[in-house]
Amino acid sequence: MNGVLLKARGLSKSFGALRVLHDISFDVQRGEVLGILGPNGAGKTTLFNLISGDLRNDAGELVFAGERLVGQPPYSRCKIGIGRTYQIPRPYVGMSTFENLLVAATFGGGRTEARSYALCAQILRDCELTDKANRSAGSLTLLDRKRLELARAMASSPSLLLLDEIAGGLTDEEGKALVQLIHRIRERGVTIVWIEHVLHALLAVADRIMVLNFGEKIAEGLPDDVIKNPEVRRVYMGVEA
Ligand SMILES: Nc1ncnc2c1ncn2[C@@H]1O[C@H](COP(=O)(O)OP(=O)(O)OP(=O)(O)O)[C@@H](O)[C@H]1O
Repeated sequence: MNGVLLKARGLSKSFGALRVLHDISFDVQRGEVLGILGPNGAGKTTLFNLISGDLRNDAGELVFAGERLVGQPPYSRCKIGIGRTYQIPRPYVGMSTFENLLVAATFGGGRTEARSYALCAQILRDCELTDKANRSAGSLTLLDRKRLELARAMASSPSLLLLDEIAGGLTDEEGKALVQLIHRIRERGVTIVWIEHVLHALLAVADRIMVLNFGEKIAEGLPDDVIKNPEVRRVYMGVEA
């Protein structure tokens, strides 16, 4: 690994009286895949929203590639290399698969349309969507919608990709295809933080895992160690030591 890409220190977020994240600190190393686990409502998506700028943090600091993120709007964070997917894919359903990518490459990635074509064609190939390039996004299967969600995030050429529960709802075979795709993306040098409940998919890719519970970090480390951690087993897997 070649140093820290994202540094989070003391992140906190509340919605009114509901404290959703409290004093969360962690580093993401360049080139790694960091998995995030935690029960429903633990604050995982809120953490992504703070990193992408969809929400403002109440306290704490975020530094990406040496640049302070706090105060920067989502589009600026996208332009400097932070891409994300959403739990519920949000394609422009009236547009084709290719047009969806083109919008992401031009508006998100800041490229001209002419310079975006080759990139979009390559991402379509990577994501096995080439034969669906002209299909309307609204007509895609769940697996292809997830591929498109990933492809759109890739079209802004992120150096950090935030994946929010991308494997949920897929069959085993589809899940394997998605894991292969995520492997390919990391081989292109993209650093990944992946929130996922489908544990075997996450374990197939993650270098390290961080676990949240009620907005607190309760574990962080190598996947094998984290999965054996008694508190993680109790909180996340319902297994009493
Ligand atoms: N905009 C909001 N306004 C009020 N409460 C919110 C908002 N967003 C999230 N919450 C609450 O914050 C808590 C954490 O939500 P979050 O979506 O971050 O959890 P999560 O760990 O991603 O859960 P899941 O695994 O179910 O997706 C939940 O209790 C949720 O209801």
